Amino acid sequence: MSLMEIQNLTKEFTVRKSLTKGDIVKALDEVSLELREKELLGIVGASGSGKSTLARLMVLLYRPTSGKIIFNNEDVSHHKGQKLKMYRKNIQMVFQDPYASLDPFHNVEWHIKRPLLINHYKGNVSDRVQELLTQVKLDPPSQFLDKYPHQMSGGQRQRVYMARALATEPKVLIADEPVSMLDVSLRIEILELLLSLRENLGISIIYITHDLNTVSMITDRIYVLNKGKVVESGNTKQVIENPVDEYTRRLIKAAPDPYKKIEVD
Ligand SMILES: Nc1ncnc2c1ncn2[C@@H]1O[C@H](COP(=O)(O)OP(=O)(O)OP(=O)(O)O)[C@@H](O)[C@H]1O
Repeated sequence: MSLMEIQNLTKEFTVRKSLTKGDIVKALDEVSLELREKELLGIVGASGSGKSTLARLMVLLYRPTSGKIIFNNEDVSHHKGQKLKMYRKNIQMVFQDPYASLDPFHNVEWHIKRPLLINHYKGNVSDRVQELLTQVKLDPPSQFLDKYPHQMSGGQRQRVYMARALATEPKVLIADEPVSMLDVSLRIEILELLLSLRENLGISIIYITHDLNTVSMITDRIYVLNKGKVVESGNTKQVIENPVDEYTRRLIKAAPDPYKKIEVD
């Protein structure tokens, strides 16, 4: 079943050259895609292909120039006020650099409690904080509650940020390059966490990356973006094993195989 549908989404930015002159940059050009329930969907493309613009449109940090975002059969593209607030509870985003998104002056407990208090959580807040930390495998939670961002590893900070995103019980989690700043060993752990969140919470996850290796490890379907357009989409395994589009072939060729031994003369 389709949970979200992006229909012919276009986003233009005006880059000002002077007070009167400006160039139009088309970051997204008539992009259409579907996100199904409990799906792990990959969005892949090189730098500048429009991935982050698409993510920001989906959480309505940007508004489309044209096209629609349909969530649960409702056009949410122009939601404002209370409707926007309700929509954002359902669709949360985690970014590449959790360090920049966490407040250095506050501990883990504060970060997780905040969305619960803002959204008037009805149950026991402390219990819920513990539950969220367990969901992201920061176990036992008591060891992390008092920690400040600088006292944790990059992987642990990313987990805290994910726990915070999960606090509103979203139906969709958008992860924009969530592992590109982490060491290889930590990357696998965070990718496994995404798989377990889908399994345990039944949420849909959009994994955005330029890295075809990691996308092939966890996603069911992918969309390949090039210069703001979808150039190829389908079952991840099929697309990677049998790419039709030339750009996809180039991306696959450019992705280093993490299991391949480096030959030295
Ligand atoms: N706020 C903005 N103002 C002007 N141009 C923008 C803006 N945001 C993005 N762009 C342009 O839109 C295009 C797509 O950018 P976007 O950041 O979405 O790509 P990306 O695939 O996420 O790249 P990266 O992986 O480097 O973040 C680029 O040409 C970029 O310069």
